[in-house]
Parts: sequence; C-alpha cells; structure tokens
Amino acid sequence: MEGLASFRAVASLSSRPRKPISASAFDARRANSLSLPSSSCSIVRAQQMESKGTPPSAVAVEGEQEPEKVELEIKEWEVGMYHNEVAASQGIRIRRRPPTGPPQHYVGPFEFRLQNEGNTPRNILEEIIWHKDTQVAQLKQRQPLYSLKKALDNAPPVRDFVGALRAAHSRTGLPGLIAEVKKASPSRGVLRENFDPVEIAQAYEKGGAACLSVLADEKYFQGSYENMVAIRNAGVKCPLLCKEFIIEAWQIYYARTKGADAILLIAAVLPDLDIKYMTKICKMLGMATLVEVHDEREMDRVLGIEGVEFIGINNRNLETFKVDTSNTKKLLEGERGELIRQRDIIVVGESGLFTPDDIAYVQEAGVKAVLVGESIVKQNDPQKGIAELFGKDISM
Ligand SMILES: O=P(O)(O)OC[C@@H](O)[C@@H](O)c1c[nH]c2ccccc12
Repeated sequence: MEGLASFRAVASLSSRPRKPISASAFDARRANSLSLPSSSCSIVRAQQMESKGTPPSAVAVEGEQEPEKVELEIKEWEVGMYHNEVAASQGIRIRRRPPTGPPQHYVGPFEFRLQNEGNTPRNILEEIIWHKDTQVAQLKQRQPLYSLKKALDNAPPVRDFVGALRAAHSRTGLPGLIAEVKKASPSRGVLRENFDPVEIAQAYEKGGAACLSVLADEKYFQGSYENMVAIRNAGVKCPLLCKEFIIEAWQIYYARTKGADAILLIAAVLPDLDIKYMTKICKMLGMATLVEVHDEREMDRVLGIEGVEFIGINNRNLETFKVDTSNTKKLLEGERGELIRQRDIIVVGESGLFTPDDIAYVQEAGVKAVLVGESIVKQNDPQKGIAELFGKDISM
C-alpha cells in the first residue's frame, strides 16, 4: 500500500483539479478503451476484489443499492490503482501512469511534485508505457473511436501474416523471417543513419523476408506510422506487423487504418483480460496478434488465455535490456513446448539473433519464425544481410 500513500501525497501537492468521476463515467471510460460493453467492467472489478479486499467505493457499484445516488467518488488515482493491482496480482511489474505523471523539473510553485516511488518510472519499459498513455490520450481526442471505425472502410485489405510465415517455413525448411524496419532503440541507440524505410523494406522483401515488422513508436525507436503507410503504398507485399506499445484497443483500430496486418501485445505490460479482448478485436478485424512473453510466468499466463495462437519469445528483457538467446530454449522445454505443439501455435524467436548458428539454435528449440532487427538493418545491403544471417539465400 506504499504506492497508494505516495499517490495521495502527490495528489495533494498538485494544482491539477482532482475531479471525482461517477461510476458510469468510469464504466464508459473502461468500455471505450477496450471497446466492450460496460458489463465487462464488472469482471475487472470481480478480479480486483478477489485479489484484495473490496474497496469501499466498489461495494456501492457491485451492490447497486441506491441507483440514483451511486455517484461514486472514484478518483483518477483509484482508477489507476485498480489496473495496477490486477496487473500486480498476475506478476506484472509494469505499472500504468499515475495521473500526476512523472516528476516535473521546473513548473512553478503550484505544480511542484515530489519525486517518489509512485510517480517515477522504475525502468525504461515503464517510462515508455507512461509516455504512450499520454500520447494515446491526445491522439484519441483528435480521432475518437467512432471516427476511426469509419476510417476502417478505407483501410487497405488485411493480409495473412501467420499464413505467410507458415508458407515461408515450409518452403525453406528454416524459420520464417519477420524482418524489422528499425532505426534506433533505447538500448542500442541509432542503428542506421541513412534510414530510408521503403528502401529497407524492399531490400528485405527481395532477400526473402516473409513478413515485416515496422516500428511505430517515435520517441524511443524513431519509428512512425507514416513509415508503415509508405511501405504499403510502395507496393511491398509482405504482411506488416505494427510494432507499437499497445495499451488500449483504440490503438489496434488505429494501426489497422494505417495498413497493419498484425499487432504486438506485450504480456509484461498487459493483464490477461486485456490480452484476451484485444486478441478478439484483432480477430474481428482479421488481424494477427503476436503475444510477446519473456519468462515462464508470462508464457504460462499466455497459454491460459483463450484465442492465443501466435507467441513471441523475446530474448531481450525489456526492463533491463539483457539479451539471452537461451531464453527461447528455456521457455519451449518440457510441458510448455508439448502444449504449443499440440495446439499448433506458431512461436517466434525474437531479438539478439546475428548468425546462422543463432538461427539454428532457436529453430532447434522449436520456433517456426524469427524476428530480427539489428543484425540486418545495420548492413549496407539488408538483402545481403538476410543471406548472411541464414547462411544461404532464402529468397528462392
Ligand atoms: O534488433 P533485434 O535485437 O534483432 O530485435 C528485434 C525485435 O525483437 C525487437 O525490436 C523487439 C522485440 N520486442 C519488442 C517490443 C518493443 C520494441 C522492440 C521489440
């Protein structure tokens, strides 16, 4: 409960008005963000109550004894806390941004905020997620869900991402390649100075990539949605994964309007229920959902979520940046690997793959696809980079 205490301290120091929101506003907000009927919120609440005692405010919601008077004072910080508590009960360490945000450097006497555990991101992934929260809130204001849904009609048709990987795997006998159009990353800095996304995408396609992953995050990866649009408009046929930090369903619709065929969901960030419903939304839109895990606990969670058919094992810990390819092997051993084979789930080995030996190692571990950025994007000729990575030309 330390976090709660610190949020309170921050709230009282901030000059931002602390508007109480009603129960129905709370429901509408959750429902809008997940694109679900508001009844789904009761599942969230049930989970919350299970994981910790019933918060006083929730009793009134659940009981609904005084419908007219259920003007609940769920303050902004409580909404944030709920998410974080559900997440923490599932072993997720990444917290959602508190309403006061990270500490400000100099903002005058009335906005002075204390730096404390509650309002300072604990690692780079948490920082990215907090930034994304603010960014999505702004984008959503400009283009609310209803107008995005209209824009879907004009989106380019969806292409079969997983089908393309399976086809490449059976054609070459090697893992299907998802080649990443990535200019920079927080851990490696700028990977390629003269970065022409379309040129790189075309070289990847010529080199035999089955699919492409296009970084959309601007601040930390120097990517953009425009890159994805430009790549599609240039006639590249490979299906596209929108590489973005997705925390709300709104982003999935947005990615689709920009021509994405698949999206990434990070289990280290999203609770099970979010993964489940976002996967459903993707299915409804015809898109593939790559669910990324990086340890046993996340893998077990994800294997327990209905509808998950496509899993990525990240060899890079996004909180510490440590890369270890043996992670892929570890997570595919024993019963987990057995279950994955039985369900015919396609597993992608992600990050830190540089040589034909690396590819052979993760293939031996059981992956049917790989996601590679750095080692090929850094090459003068990314097409040749692919042949070097696999130890042979995989384009034929
Ligand atoms: O450049 P690498 O080490 O080949 O890694 C590619 C890809 O796996 C990595 O970019 C990645 C995997 N999961 C992510 C989630 C967000 C941002 C980036 C990533």
